[in-house]
Amino acid sequence: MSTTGAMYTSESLKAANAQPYSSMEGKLDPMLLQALKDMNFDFMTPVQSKVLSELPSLKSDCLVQAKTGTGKTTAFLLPAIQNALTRSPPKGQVAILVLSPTRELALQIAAEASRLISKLKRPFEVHTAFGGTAKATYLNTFTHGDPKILVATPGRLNDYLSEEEVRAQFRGMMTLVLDEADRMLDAGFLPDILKLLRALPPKSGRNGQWQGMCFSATIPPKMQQVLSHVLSQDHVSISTLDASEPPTLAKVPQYSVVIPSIVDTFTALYSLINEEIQAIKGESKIIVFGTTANLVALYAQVFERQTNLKVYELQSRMSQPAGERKQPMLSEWPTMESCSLLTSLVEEWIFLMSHLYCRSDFQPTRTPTLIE
Ligand SMILES: Nc1ncnc2c1ncn2[C@@H]1O[C@H](COP(=O)(O)OP(=O)(O)OP(=O)(O)O)[C@@H](O)[C@H]1O
Repeated sequence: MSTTGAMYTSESLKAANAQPYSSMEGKLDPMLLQALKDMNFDFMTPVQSKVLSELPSLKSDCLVQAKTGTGKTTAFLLPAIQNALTRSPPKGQVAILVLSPTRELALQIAAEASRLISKLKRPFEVHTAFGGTAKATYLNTFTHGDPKILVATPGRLNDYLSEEEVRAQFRGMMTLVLDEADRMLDAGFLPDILKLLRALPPKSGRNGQWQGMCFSATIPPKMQQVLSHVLSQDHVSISTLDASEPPTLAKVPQYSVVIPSIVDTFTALYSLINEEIQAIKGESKIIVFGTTANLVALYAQVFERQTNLKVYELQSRMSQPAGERKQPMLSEWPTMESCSLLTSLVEEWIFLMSHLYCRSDFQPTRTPTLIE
């Protein structure tokens, strides 16, 4: 689960006078309420409460601004599952499609969905589709199964949708969720999302209108291109962001250093890292982002050979599939002692952020950019 944002427990929600899930009797299936009880979800987090009470119907479209770690997965899964329970499409057809920016988030969402449906008399099959896995094996399970819920990253879903018989499995789609939509756009998925929206049934088609739900921490202008295909004109807009909370940018000291010649990059970076370590005095975890996988590989080698810093490398051209190396590293990160991580994989930084003491970008040929 998330390592950033607020962490909720039943006790903290009760103390905050949160709305109890028992108040959803009659609106949510008793078996869903039972599953929530077993998960110790007795009270709603703010985003769950707003979605469940402010939507005119659990089938309504919504645009929800919420940060990661606020319980938004449950907030979109509950209406979507309840909706699918009322008129589930025929065997083999997808009822709920969730798009996620990363494989890690897709796995979390699928796990949460499995817990929520665990008490249903006939639990739905939950499938995942993301890159870095054997497409043929997953696709075979998908086409021969009854994938009522599919959690997918946009690139791999487009691979699936290139096949006519797979496209047919989405004809009865009832809900489409875009989770962390801004991160999907940041990761360059806009063309993929627009392409897959063209392959999916139109918003209002022969099988009626599917429900569109979009969850995002920010709503950048380019997102409108996607929202106009996913949300109806009368969708509900919900925000759980605290307007008085300063943006991340205001909380992070930032500076740039101009290095006159590319040959000085290593020494400059090394002395910057050392300065930070001295300044922090104690445990330090430093993430260095590089622009390309090759550059990161080169610097990781130089750092390993020429310094006594503990260095971890994370980039997409590693000899082993990146995922295999990434997973243990990501789970060890919170408890690791002082170390530096060199990476070109920007999508991971959100997972590591809560344990980060210093971040450094080295981009010898580019103008400096700031964290937003
Ligand atoms: N109603 C609830 N009662 C108690 N705990 C909850 C509730 N909803 C969520 N949580 C817990 O809060 C934490 C954050 O939830 P979760 O990770 O689902 O949030 P999220 O916004 O979906 O984050 P992510 O973007 O990482 O998926 C988890 O530990 C989850 O178990």
